[in-house]
Amino acid sequence: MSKALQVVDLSMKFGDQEIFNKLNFSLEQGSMTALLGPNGAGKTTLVRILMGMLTPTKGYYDLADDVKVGYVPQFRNIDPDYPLSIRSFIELNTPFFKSQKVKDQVNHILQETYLKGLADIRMGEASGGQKQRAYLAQALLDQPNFIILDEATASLDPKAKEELMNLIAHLNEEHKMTVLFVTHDLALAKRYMKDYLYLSGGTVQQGKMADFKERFN
Ligand SMILES: Nc1ncnc2c1ncn2[C@@H]1O[C@H](COP(=O)(O)OP(=O)(O)OP(=O)(O)O)[C@@H](O)[C@H]1O
Repeated sequence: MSKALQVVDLSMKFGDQEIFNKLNFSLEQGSMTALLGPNGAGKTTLVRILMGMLTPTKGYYDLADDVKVGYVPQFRNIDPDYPLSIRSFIELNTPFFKSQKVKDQVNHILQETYLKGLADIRMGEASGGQKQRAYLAQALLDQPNFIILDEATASLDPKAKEELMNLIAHLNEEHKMTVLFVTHDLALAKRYMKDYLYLSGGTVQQGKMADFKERFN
């Protein structure tokens, strides 16, 4: 298997506050990894560095040439009056005049994320699970082969969590999607992720999810 991501001696400080120091790890293409660790350990900071939104203090990371990263944030409190339909929300980053190809892609992704029959309802009136799937669909429109989910299940009920995780598992199995899943939900991570990265005290440990020790958290 080839590497999708290699992180080398990655260090981050905010002013005098050291978040992590010399992280080294790699992720294989098609791997499913939970990024775990206590509050404030630097998980989101690491993700923001990998997304190119923050510059590390030292070190670097390498994404393989054919890797395209998509990012799925936790859905925020969308106002009940928010006017865009699920379809329009997914299409937000596409040109105003859409080619048939884009329209076909949107329809395909709506189908894949179980939103086809819901495409015309407003985001404001969609359930949490539907909103979160719309965020996933928006990220998929860019055709990534590596997705980072930052606490994407945190505000979902158990059924919506399972639906989202089944979708992630499907993307991994059918499309060889590499997955990095930031979460505090150990039970969910154990059920769906194969590997873990545990960030704590400025360092990272990596291993098989089945071997993850609860005492870490
Ligand atoms: N832009 C910033 N400027 C200064 N400090 C920051 C900035 N972003 C994050 N921090 C600090 O860095 C530390 C790590 O934050 P981060 O959000 O990465 O942790 P986390 O592991 O994602 O936490 P949580 O599990 O609570 O989401 C925290 O102490 C936070 O206050």
